[in-house]
Amino acid sequence: MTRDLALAEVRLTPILVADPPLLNTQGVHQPYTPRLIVEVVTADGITGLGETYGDTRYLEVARRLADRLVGHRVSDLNALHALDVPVAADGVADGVGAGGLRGVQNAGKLLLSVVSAFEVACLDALGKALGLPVHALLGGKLRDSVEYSAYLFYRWAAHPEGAGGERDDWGAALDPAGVVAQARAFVARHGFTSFKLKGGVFPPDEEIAAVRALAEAFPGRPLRLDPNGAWSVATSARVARELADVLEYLEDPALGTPAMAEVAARTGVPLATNMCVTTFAEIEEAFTRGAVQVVLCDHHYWGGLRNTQHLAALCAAFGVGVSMHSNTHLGISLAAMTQVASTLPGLHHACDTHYPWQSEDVLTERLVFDGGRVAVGDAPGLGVALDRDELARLHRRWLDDDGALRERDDAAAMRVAEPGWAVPATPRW
Ligand SMILES: O=C([O-])C(=O)C[C@H](O)[C@@H](O)C(=O)[O-]
Ligand SMILES: [Mg+2]
Repeated sequence: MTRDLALAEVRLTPILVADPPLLNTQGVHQPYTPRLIVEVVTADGITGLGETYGDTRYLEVARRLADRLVGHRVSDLNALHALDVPVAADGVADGVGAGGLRGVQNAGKLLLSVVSAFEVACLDALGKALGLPVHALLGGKLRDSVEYSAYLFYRWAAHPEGAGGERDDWGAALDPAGVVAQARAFVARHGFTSFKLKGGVFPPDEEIAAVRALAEAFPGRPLRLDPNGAWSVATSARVARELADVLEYLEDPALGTPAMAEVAARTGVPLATNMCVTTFAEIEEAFTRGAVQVVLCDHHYWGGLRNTQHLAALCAAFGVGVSMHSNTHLGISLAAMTQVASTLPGLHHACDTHYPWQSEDVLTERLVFDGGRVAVGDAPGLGVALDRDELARLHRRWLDDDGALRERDDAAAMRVAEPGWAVPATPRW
């Protein structure tokens, strides 16, 4: 039977999802974070799902793209990158964004961050039309499950008085004992066997002590520390020296390729990044200077699952390793991350995911971690189904918001607790 794969409808649903008070170098996560759910519907009535950042600037570009997509065939993935969509550059200054900590912010990357959700949705629909999982459309899986690491955060037990939000049972983690207790909870709940600590929150010696405590509690397990560029070259080199025997890699200790290159020259600890190499244009300088040994791919801002494969191929050509970055995300993205991760030959590190921190999802069935791994589904498309009631409830929350939470702003969330807070200048230490 020949199917009509042309898109008849594109639906965009911005939502606010509950997010715990996770601390990073810029501030703290808001009680709710914006995400955008994309649905593409073919003329035959097949629906494909995608997910990306939900802040207004992404939503505006998504609306413009959605208008162009009606009539577009879900199999025309290359053409998604050729759509002529104007992207306003205002509010997208070069430099690290106020939320998200994922490197340079420019119009091209903004567009890719939106195109990625449409690409995933088209692949989901195409897979459903053909009766094939997304990984088959990407050339086929190389592994039956994908390993994730426990993404540890310093955090408060609850959002500050007056900020609202949902309570959870993780408790506070503000010192080495708290970090180890959180890691134990990750193991008990999801079976993770590798750990990443989000740093840049406390002075480096406190974070060194936390990583040491993890190494003692989980001997031999892969450990990572990521201060999001909060340290000077000298501090980065010192931390690398002090933790050299226990770190799998050190992630973005210092900000930008020149500083990372200097740190790399002073340590044998591999440096990873989701801040200085986040676009194809940044690869040449960083790789030729030896600034990074591992790049964290992320299909959202690299422009989709196929661009993620292109990135991995480039990394392989330069002998650079691949891992995976995440920002607060839901199950549609976790399914997409898992599908593409299963196809990457050079993926030798457990992927990051924020999913265990998300108590809410728009899927009828949550994805599960077994031994810290997510099974690579063989059901058609992404193999997930939308819970329309939950989508409507989270969209209602977005509609009811006065606009304050529709942009991720970790510094603004921090000011609820500390009114004088401003994003610290870097290097902070
Ligand atoms: O690896 C990273 O840099 C991240 O995951 C960035 C995120 O924005 C993280 O810092 C967070 O969720 O606060
Ligand atoms: Mg990082």
